[in-house]
Amino acid sequence: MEKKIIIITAPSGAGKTTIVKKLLANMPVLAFSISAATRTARAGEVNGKDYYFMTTEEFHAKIDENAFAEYEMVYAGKYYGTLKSELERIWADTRIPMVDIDVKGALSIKEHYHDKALTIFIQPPSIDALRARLSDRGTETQASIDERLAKAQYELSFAHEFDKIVVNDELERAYEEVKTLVQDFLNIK
Ligand SMILES: Nc1nc2c(ncn2[C@@H]2O[C@H](COP(=O)(O)OP(=O)(O)O)[C@@H](O)[C@H]2O)c(=O)[nH]1
Ligand SMILES: Nc1ncnc2c1ncn2[C@@H]1O[C@H](COP(=O)(O)OP(=O)(O)O)[C@@H](O)[C@H]1O
Repeated sequence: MEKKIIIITAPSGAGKTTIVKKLLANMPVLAFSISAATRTARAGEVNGKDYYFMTTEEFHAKIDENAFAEYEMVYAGKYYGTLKSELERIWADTRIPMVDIDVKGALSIKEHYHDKALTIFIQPPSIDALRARLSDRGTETQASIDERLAKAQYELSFAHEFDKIVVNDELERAYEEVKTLVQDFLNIK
């Protein structure tokens, strides 16, 4: 099977995780690409399922081994990265990696995989909606919300660099749009 890859990116709080979880539940050919990260786990998150949680030292060792397809320092000094071994694990299982990463990481993967990769940018209807979603999610402190909103302004200016932009206004509509894009890219129904 061809080694394709689906990349979903968005400013934090736009609804990327929600849409990705729905896709994974409904399209068995897709497998979530578990990233390595040095942030602490949130309540309910499981090591080896949501992320491979690592210390900064462990992460640095992986960088030195050239183990990452891409990595970035995304927030508050925390590293996140896509392990090459994770993509290979999923392809070996004859499935397609679904990669949920930040805007810079998505652009570097696209540069590497070109037309083997479909990149979708999930756009929030407005910055006010983004603020409300981050606040309602209840996972972030005010400082963390402010940091994410400041970064969102910058990330939104890169939206046009991706293959497709989907506005996440109404969840069900946005999900259907993303699903159709993925099915078309993979030539499946
Ligand atoms: N570059 C890169 N970004 C990642 C990776 N994994 C996750 N991210 C991004 O890191 C950011 C923070 O993720 P997280 O801490 O889970 O917060 P959330 O997006 O607010 O739920 C999000 O934009 C993720 O898409 C990765 O492997 N590489
Ligand atoms: N279309 C939508 N309308 C309203 N709330 C939404 C919508 N999509 C997602 N949300 C909510 O917004 C919050 C952020 O979504 P999440 O998927 O965690 O974003 P991200 O992964 O991009 O940071 C969550 O509480 C989620 O339930």
